[in-house]
Amino acid sequence: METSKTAAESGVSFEIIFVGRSNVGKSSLLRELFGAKVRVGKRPGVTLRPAHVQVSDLLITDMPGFGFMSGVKDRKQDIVKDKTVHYIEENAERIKLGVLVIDSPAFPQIVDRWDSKDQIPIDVEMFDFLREVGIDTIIAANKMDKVKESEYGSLLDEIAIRLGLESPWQNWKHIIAPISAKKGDIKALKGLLRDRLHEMKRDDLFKYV
Ligand SMILES: Nc1nc2c(ncn2[C@@H]2O[C@H](COP(=O)(O)OP(=O)(O)OP(=O)(O)O)[C@@H](O)[C@H]2O)c(=O)[nH]1
Ligand SMILES: [Mg+2]
Repeated sequence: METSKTAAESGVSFEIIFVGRSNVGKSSLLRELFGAKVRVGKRPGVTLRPAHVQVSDLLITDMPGFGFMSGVKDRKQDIVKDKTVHYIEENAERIKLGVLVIDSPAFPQIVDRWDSKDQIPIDVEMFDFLREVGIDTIIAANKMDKVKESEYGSLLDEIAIRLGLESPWQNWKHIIAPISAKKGDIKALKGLLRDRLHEMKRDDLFKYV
């Protein structure tokens, strides 16, 4: 007799997780990338539990946003962060790739605000954590449509520096993908995802990405 399994469990051999602060555009990006029917909202905190999309044996996971959520108390935000860390630890073996999505124009200020309080910003903490547990992590520098062309390079340098990557940002093009999920301009990220899939000898998945 067949036992019924959830979509998230049947025939999954590897996983890509999308993490990031609330409202950075994770769900919008997933919709652009995979046509995933994930919820997108104007109000931060729309995704409250991991949402999964499966293509072939690849599981794509939209993690709840951490950081600010409207109508959600501070303690709840810590719970979201702890749950995310647990999820990553528990599934570390099959999570081959992480995509940390950031709101590019807002990122430098957010990091500096935390630094001035001697705290590590959650984004930076998450980037370090993913890499510590051995998960190759790409930065999806989203909302670049809000940035003037003349400020594009200097903003990306500022972002790189705050992630502990020395400027110029161009040295990190295998890690940083400037994109706009809203405008559908996500080719830099698609390119990096395909590079990683190719390295894993999974060119067969190019048709989905
Ligand atoms: N200008 C601009 N806005 C964007 C972009 N991507 C997403 N947004 C907007 O940002 C808001 C949040 O998008 P979501 O995709 O719901 O963000 P999220 O990261 O999934 O949010 P949570 O589920 O709360 O974690 C929406 O109003 C989107 O339209 C982008 O590239 N540029
Ligand atoms: Mg979401």
